[in-house]
Amino acid sequence: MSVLELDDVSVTYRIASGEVPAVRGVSLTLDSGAALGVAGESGSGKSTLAMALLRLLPRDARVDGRILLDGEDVLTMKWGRMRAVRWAEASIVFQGAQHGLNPVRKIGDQIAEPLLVHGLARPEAARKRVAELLDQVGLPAWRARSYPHELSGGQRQRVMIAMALACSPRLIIADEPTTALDVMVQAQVLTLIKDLVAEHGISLIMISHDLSVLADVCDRLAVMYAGRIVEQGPSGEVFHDARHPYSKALAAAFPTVGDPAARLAPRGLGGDPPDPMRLPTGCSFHPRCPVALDECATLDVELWSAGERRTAACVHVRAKEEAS
Ligand SMILES: Nc1ncnc2c1ncn2[C@@H]1O[C@H](COP(=O)(O)OP(=O)(O)OP(=O)(O)O)[C@@H](O)[C@H]1O
Repeated sequence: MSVLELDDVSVTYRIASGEVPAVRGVSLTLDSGAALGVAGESGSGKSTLAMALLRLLPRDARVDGRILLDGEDVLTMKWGRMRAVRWAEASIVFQGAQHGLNPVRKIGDQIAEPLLVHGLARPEAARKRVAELLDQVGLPAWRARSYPHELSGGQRQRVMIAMALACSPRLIIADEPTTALDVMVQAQVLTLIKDLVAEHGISLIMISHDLSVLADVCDRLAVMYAGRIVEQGPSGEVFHDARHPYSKALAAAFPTVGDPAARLAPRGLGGDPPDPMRLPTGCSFHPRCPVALDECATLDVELWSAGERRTAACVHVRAKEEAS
């Protein structure tokens, strides 16, 4: 049974100079209790996609397609229902926890808020639940009385995870949850997320530019380039034996979890990701692709089967599969 199903989802921002196609025709399925990693360089549309899932995008963003959360279409939900779904059924942990917490409110009050707002607990029960949640994320109960500035970056990210867990949602969306942390703390927070989702049977969508981090935590990976998924499949296979040249470059950029020597730009790839308002013709990746053929400049290959529950959008994959 799937918790989340995306069918041909596109997000377009309307700005003064025109339209920005940030996400283009994304389809994917997240099975109950499974963890899906969404990878890609900055600007590939990962955060836009994450925000679209809970309708958190600004008003100038238009979302097309279908986003089914437990079979219910998020895009056509009434606002009251949408508000009820947030936190209680699905919650988001954003990157850079310092921006997600209110600096003038105590940690405990902030963790309790979703419980109180959703009427899931009275103040006394919420206080007990806060202590339980702090314990689950590895923080002592007395931290409930601290303010965000009294905590380290890693501790603040733990608080954000506690908030996301508070209402026992079925789905957590973690957008670059460890990017702002140093390598040691990053590994601890990743282990925490991995253990908590497994223990509570929560489904997870984790977003990162670091394929090794995602491969470590998630069962499946989806690689995005210029707003599209260019490869999807089981984590180990995509990470160790990528079929799309872009995924190969991403995997080579981050050979091990949180490698401090790894660079942000995928190794061996020149240039930058394209401006979504000026996408190249054909395959969007062809100007940077080390194995591009002439036809890639005109032919926009759809996702092609690349094995069991694997797809990749590349003429080479298509040629190989056609030959076999
Ligand atoms: N509010 C907005 N208005 C117009 N364009 C936007 C807006 N937000 C994002 N974009 C554009 O949409 C594209 C996708 O951005 P998005 O932030 O989703 O990518 P990302 O992969 O999450 O990158 P990062 O890792 O840097 O957050 C980019 O070209 C970005 O400039």
